[in-house]
Amino acid sequence: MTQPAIRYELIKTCKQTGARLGIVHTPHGSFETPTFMPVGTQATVKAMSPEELKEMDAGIILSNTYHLWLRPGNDIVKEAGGLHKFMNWDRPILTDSGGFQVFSLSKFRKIEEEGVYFRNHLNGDKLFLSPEKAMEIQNDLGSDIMMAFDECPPYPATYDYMLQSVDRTTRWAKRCKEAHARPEEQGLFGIIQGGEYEDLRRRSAEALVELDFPGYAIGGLSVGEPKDIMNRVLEFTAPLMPENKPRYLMGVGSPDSLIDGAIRGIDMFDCVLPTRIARNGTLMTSEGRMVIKNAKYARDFRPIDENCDCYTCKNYTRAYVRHLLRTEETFGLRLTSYHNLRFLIKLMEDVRQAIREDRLGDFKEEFFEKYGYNVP
Ligand SMILES: O=c1[nH]cnc2cc3nc(NCCN4CCOCC4)[nH]c3cc12
Ligand SMILES: [Zn+2]
Repeated sequence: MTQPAIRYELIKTCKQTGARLGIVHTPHGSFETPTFMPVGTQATVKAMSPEELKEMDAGIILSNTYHLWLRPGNDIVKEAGGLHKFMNWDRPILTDSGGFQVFSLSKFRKIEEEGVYFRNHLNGDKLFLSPEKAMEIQNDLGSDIMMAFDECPPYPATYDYMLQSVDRTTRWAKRCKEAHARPEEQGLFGIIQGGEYEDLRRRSAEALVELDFPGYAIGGLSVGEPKDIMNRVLEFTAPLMPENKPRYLMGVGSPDSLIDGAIRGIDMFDCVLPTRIARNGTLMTSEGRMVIKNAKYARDFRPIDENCDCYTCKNYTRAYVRHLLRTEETFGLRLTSYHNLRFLIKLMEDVRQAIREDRLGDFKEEFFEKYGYNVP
């Protein structure tokens, strides 16, 4: 029996919450969980070098099937020796399947049983993506963790629409598994759908668990629903996911959601938020969000965050970063991106330590109090 590409090791569960400390083992190394995964959609985490990502302790990064299929083309990445070689990143890579991008980027789209017909968001050309095509692209990219091709339904969606969508996503997941060329080298995660409907989340989870994937994601969230709906869905969906496999919440990346997700048993998170808001000068700090272009920082020669250990905070001041952002200097984007990513990676380190000490509930209260979220 060949070793599966992905193995989850549960280290301990927090006595105060449902959080768990774990390690995910992959062909390109292991990473501790709960973890935040920086997003490198087009084979680069925008403005960051692989050396800087290692320096800030990024354990795993994301890249995107849909975007790399369009540019430069999965054939070119394959000829380069795969995504790890192409982007000079030798740690784990997870690729999303492209389903979400079809629904979020393409206006015209037609969902059929065999797949989705839509338009290239760059030039309007007609395109078709299917479970088999999504698996072929991810096989060429050579990611350590591939995501099954699914439908991320619009929010809100009717119960009837959601029921049809869940069952089609399950059929597509089965086709992905059948098209999976190298299961000993690449893991394939199923994506649980079902919206806010508890019975449909159960229906989706049970059908996917039956297909025995090495890991599972919760999809269909962070699509505009209120945070209390997300938390409620997590509360009844996480326990349906196998305890001995990684649980990945897709598209979630604000500090409060990461902590609330970990408390409910989530192990992996990703979001473009930290790097996207960094590029317009919004910084995550231990005292809350900071809009660095604000005039009040013009003569403020303190670090962005006195409690941050990152390259930006150790070497530059608020006044300098503000100046770079206002003059649209590229170096400014690098400094703000570096800080926001390190902030979330460090937050996950602190969450893991709180789990070791069985005090993640207390940690949440302390963090929310300082960050300015009103703890409910
Ligand atoms: O069901 C899903 N299936 C496959 N991929 C996904 C990716 C997803 N990403 C989000 N949310 C991302 C929301 N971002 C917040 C920050 O600004 C950009 C969008 N929700 C997602 C759901 C799915
Ligand atoms: Zn910093």
